[in-house]
Amino acid sequence: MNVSTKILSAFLMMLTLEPIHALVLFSSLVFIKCLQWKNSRQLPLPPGPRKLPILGNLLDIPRKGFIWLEYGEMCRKHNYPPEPLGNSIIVLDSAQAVSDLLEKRSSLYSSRPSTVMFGELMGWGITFVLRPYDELWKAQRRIFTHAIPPSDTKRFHSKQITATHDLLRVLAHSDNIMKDLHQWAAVFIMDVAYGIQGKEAVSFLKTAIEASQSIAIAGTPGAFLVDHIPILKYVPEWFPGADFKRKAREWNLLRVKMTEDTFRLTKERMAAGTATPSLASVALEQMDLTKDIRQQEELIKATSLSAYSGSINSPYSGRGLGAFILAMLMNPDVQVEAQRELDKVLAPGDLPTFSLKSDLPYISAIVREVLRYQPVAPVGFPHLSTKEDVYKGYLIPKGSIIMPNVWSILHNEKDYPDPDQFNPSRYLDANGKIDASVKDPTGPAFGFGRRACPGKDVALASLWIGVASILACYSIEPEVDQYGNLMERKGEWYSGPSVVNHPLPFKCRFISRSKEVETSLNFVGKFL
Ligand code: HEM
Repeated sequence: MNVSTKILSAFLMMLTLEPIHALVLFSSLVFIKCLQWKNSRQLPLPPGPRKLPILGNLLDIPRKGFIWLEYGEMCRKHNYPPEPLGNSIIVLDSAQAVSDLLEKRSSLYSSRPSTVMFGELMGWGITFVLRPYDELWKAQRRIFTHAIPPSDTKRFHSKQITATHDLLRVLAHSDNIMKDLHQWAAVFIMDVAYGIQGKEAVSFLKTAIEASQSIAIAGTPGAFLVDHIPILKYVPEWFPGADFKRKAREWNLLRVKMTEDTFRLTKERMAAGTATPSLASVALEQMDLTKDIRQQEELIKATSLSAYSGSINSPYSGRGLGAFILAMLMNPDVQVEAQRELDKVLAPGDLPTFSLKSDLPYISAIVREVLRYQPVAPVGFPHLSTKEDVYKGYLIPKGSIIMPNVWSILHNEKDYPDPDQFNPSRYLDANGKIDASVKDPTGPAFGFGRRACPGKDVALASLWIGVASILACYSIEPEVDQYGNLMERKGEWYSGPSVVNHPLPFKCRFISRSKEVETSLNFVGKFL
């Protein structure tokens, strides 16, 4: 209820009182409300760059380079403990501020900013990743967690093992690791979301990958002026400078194709009795037949698309594994240590299984360090405040965009000494077991409060089995030049502008560690 509705309802209540009592009560209420309103207006806004008339802080939004570093730098420059920056975009640069606002006050901070380009013009606003904190968001999130319950982590284990063995075959002959990982992961997620596998999944790939690229571009804050000046959405496509309208139309077509073709195939498979379990098929089976079927199907369609799009652009899109492979190339000692641990528990020719997890703490530590060292979503996903709030004496206006600077949280010296070193041992105690006193970076890496990633368990399990299996099967070595000399170990990171962090294409060799594994997976690898 806003101030005017509260005053109106108090006024209606007062119609039942004596006129003089009603007048006193009414005046007191108005007085108190005015006082509260004045007080909150008198509070300072969070520190940040000076705002320009009309444009506000539009020109301060980092548009190139690693935006998480830029935001962190701006927060340090404005030098204040809660680390908010500006008032239309508030950057939370510490774990404390994120926990205080996005978690403890999550009822106020669980919405999403509406993006005209991405949400409206490209049509992605139907997915719950982007929905405001409303009934449709709740309904889709419920469908997701019923179909993929966090308590039932084993549901996708067999799909994850099969997909990982496929990946091992792909890596044996890959000459473009990042591209192959991206495609392989898109196929796997299609299986989880729709139960579409193998060659059939590959036939959907082109659309899915193009759509994921458009998401990465349009999802970057400040990428399109229309997000800041929404009236521009009415500009016709032919108008000079309105190229964004053409892009939006083409990108929207990709979304429609991606949504409809996949969902139709799952339904056909179910009708023929050949569907394998997936988010879409389980949710369709769980429908309440006494309620509106069409409406429920539309919700399931949007939920499956959310899962697909939420993950295809995430680390799981192969970027997490890409970051891992690059980290192994750059840190051969870590690789050797991990292989020592694997060789202790695996017989020759065996590949890891989930049942070995408690025997492989160093592998679990590598997964944590990959997600910390180069988080894939270094500025998280933006949240939106739905009510005016006060934090540490600052006013946080309703409608502020809240950006958690995950990078700063996961690179702070206090929790992670020497944060720019890739060092999985930081998570282990003196006995080589996971040390519970070291902060688990998978919390911040997967988001906060009510919007935290619902695919976290699927993603973590997939990363774990991927890391364990790749290291069991291969040594990751530098490329050799035409004269047979080892090339320099090197890798670079995409410098944006983007909210997604990933390595640029890099070269390495996957050297097979075991003839027995090759035979069991039926591929011929490269040996030194
Ligand atoms: C390593 C892999 C992944 C990482 C690091 C990751 C990270 C994230 C992050 C940071 C968010 C935003 C949370 C927030 O707003 O605070 C998110 C949201 C989401 N993720 Fe993931 N994700 C991963 C994999 C997946 C997978 C495999 C799926 C689906 C099976 C998935 C589905 C989603 C969905 C649907 C949302 C939107 C939640 C909402 O807005 O309520 N993610 N993820």
